Parts: sequence; structure tokens; C-alpha cells
Amino acid sequence: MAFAARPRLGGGRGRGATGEGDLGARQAIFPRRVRVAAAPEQAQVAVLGASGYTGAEITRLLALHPRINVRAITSERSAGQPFRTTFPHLRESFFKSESEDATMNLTLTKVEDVEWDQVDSVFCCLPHGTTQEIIAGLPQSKKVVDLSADFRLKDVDVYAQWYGAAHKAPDLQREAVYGLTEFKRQEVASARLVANPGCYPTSIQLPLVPLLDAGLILPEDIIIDAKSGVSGAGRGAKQSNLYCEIAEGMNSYGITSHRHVPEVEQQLDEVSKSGPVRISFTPHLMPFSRGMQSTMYVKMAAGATVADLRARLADQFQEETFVHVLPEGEIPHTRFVRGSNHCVIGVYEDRIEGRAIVISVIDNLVKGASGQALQNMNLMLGFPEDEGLMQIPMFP
Ligand SMILES: NC(=O)C1=CN([C@@H]2O[C@H](COP(=O)(O)OP(=O)(O)OC[C@H]3O[C@@H](n4cnc5c(N)ncnc54)[C@H](OP(=O)(O)O)[C@@H]3O)[C@@H](O)[C@H]2O)C=CC1
Ligand SMILES: CC(=O)N[C@@H](CCC(=O)OP(=O)(O)O)C(=O)O
Repeated sequence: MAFAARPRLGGGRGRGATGEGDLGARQAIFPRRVRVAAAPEQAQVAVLGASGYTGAEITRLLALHPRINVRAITSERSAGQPFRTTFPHLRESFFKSESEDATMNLTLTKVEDVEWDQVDSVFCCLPHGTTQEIIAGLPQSKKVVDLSADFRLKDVDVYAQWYGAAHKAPDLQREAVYGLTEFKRQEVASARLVANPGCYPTSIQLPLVPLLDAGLILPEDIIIDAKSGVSGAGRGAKQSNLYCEIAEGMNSYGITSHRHVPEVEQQLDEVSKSGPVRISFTPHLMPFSRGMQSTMYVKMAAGATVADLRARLADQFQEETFVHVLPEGEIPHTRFVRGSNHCVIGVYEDRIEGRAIVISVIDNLVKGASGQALQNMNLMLGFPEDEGLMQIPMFP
């Protein structure tokens, strides 16, 4: 057996590595170091849907990954073309292995033309609804991280209610592990199929899971006002995503009906100490290409203070590479995480007694999608969890 260590920490960051012997009670619930089967030297992956935003982002991250080689990339509409025709910022010559590993393949193909014997793992970056049958048709031996919503909901009836169709692969739906990495390392490391969380659910759950788990906030009456960059809607051209429709304005959508509501409630219910979680959730489309903020208004449990909430989160994430809790008075900005796998969280006292405001920011395409997918795949393959993911946020 080999260990997939929790993220390696850069020198001088002052956070010691966590050994098995110092796992406290909290870490026993959300372990930071997991045991996995012996890791391969190198992994060969396919990126299904590489011509979309999340597929492109995965491929960008993999360009410099020391142990993962991109062996197949797919598109329906651009099959047969070199990747740089679709994404000129991802030229073959930028890929680390291209000079060393002539087997790297950066020509787009259709999904049905992927040579599966050359691939051991798959990132599936396809629209939800199209994904179930494609994953069900893959050879059983492949490890899969699915970025769509198709395998996130555990209850088939809830899935049918929110997605408007019966699930086409219910056995796989039951098998899939929900991959909010910081809380699911053990399960992810031994999974064959990981359902990568949605971007809004990631930004919401990272702060709320520890607070509910500790009983510091009440499960009812949680109000979430969330904002996303336009890339969250994917590359498919819709009129509502055109520059003229988005620039110099903002709009809410999915009021009371957004499909991330059941996903968030399902996962928060798992840790709630005092009954089912109920959220009011309103997402907004913002005039920037990437970035996401969730502002959460919560009721504190009797006797709890804002300082308790902040201390709980700081304690939860102090050993984590990708989740950061700001000191009192500092306020997150989407620019603090742009282009990176980081999440930054702030906690504030509301002027209404007994309430607190929790803010979290992520890059929807990285921690909200492709970065977290790579974090999960690293664990599944037994590689260091942060490999290929240490990009510092871009500014300006
Ligand atoms: N964008 C985001 O911030 C996030 C997205 N997600 C989820 O990730 C998944 C991908 O999203 P995103 O990258 O934004 O989407 P895009 O619309 O940008 O890309 C979709 C990709 O899927 C391909 N595709 C479309 N239909 C089919 C089909 N029937 N068969 C095979 N391939 C197909 C497209 O190929 P082509 O058009 O070239 O034919 C394209 O490569 C979605 O399920 C989304 O909900 C999750 C978290 C965040
Ligand atoms: C701006 C925008 O439209 N965002 C998408 C969410 C993107 C995402 O996370 O969707 P998945 O659940 O499919 O992963 C939406 O609101 O539907």
C-alpha cells in the first residue's frame, strides 16, 4: 500500500504535514491522509468534452502535470481537428510531455473513436443528461471523474423531479462517490466513479459543512445569495450569454427552482446535527468570465458567536492547501482566487442579533469544476492531491 498524502505543503508555509498518529477526532470524521493501492508511475487519461470550458480547463491543468498524460480529447463538432484550432492558448508545444512522450494525443476525436485500451482514467466534461449513457458504456476498468450533475443526487426520484427525466444508469448513480474532496478523501481514493460537485454547491458546502457538523448554525432559514461568472453556463452559444446581454448588468435566475438546491440540501443533511437543512438559494449571472461568490446568511445556535464560527472554520481548514479562512475584518474578492484551485472564506457579524454572514469565493472553473476534478483524480490514482494544482491566482 502507498499513501496518498494530503496536499504537499510548500516550504515556509508553516503548516506541518499531518501524520497518521496525530489524527484528532475532527480528522477522523474528515481524514486528511488516506490509504490507497500502490500508485502507478504515470496515468493515461481521456478528457471527454475537451472542446468545452471545463474540458479545456482540465487539459490546461494537465499540460504541466508530471504524472498524467493526455491520450485522448473529444468533441462532437470539432472532431478531427487539432486542439489548438479550438483553443489556440493550448498549443501542443505548451504540454510538458509533448517533447518527451510522443504518444500524447492532442487531436480532437468523437467519444466513440477513443482508443480505450490506451487510457486508464477519464474526465467526463459533458452536459448533464448526455453523460449517463456514455459513462455506462465505458469499460469497467476505467476510473472516472464526472463533472456533470448526473451522478450527484442519490435518490432517483429526486433526480427525476429536478432534472425532468428518469435516470438511465441508476446502479452507477448508487455507486458514485460525491467528491467534495476536503470532506471525502477516503471514499474518493477508493472510488471508481466520482461525481464532482457543482460550482455553487462547492462554494456553499466548504464553509457550511463544518459549521453544521459542529452544531454552530441552525439547519433551517439559511439564505444564500450567489453570483457566477458567465463561463459557468458553458461554451454553448445562447443569446442570453452574449456580451451585449451580460455586460454592464447582472441578473438573477433559477429563483426557488435551481437544480443545485437538492444537491446542497442532500449533502448538508448528511452532517446536520438538528434536523433537515432548508436553503433559500438565488443565483446571479455576473459580467465577468470566471469567478463565483456565495454570500450565506445563517442563524447561529444558542450561545454561539461569530468568533466561534470563524475559529471552527480556521481549525477545520488550517492544514488544507486550498481552503483559507480570513481573519476578522478582511473581505474575500473573486480576484483572490482567479485561475486557482483556492477557496477563500470570511465570516461576519450581522446587525441582526443571532445571525452571521459567511462569504466564500472560488473560481467556478477550477475549484468549482476542473481543479477539484483533478484533486479527486489525483487521490484516485494515488498521486499527491495537489499535483498540477498549485497555480497562484492571477491578478489583474
Ligand atoms: N462551466 C462551469 O463552470 C461548470 C460546469 N460544470 C458541468 O461540467 C459539464 C461541462 O460543462 P462546460 O464545460 O461548461 O460545458 P460546455 O458546453 O462548455 O462543453 C460541453 C462539451 O461537451 C461536448 N458535447 C456536447 N454534447 C455532447 C454529446 N451529446 N456527446 C458528446 N459530447 C458532447 C461539447 O463538444 P462540442 O460542442 O465540441 O461538440 C463540449 O466539448 C456540464 O455538465 C456542466 O454542468 C460543473 C461545474 C462548473
Ligand atoms: C452561470 C451558470 O449558468 N451556471 C450554471 C451552473 C454551472 C454548474 O456548476 O453546473 P453543474 O451543476 O452542471 O455542474 C447554472 O446555473 O446552471
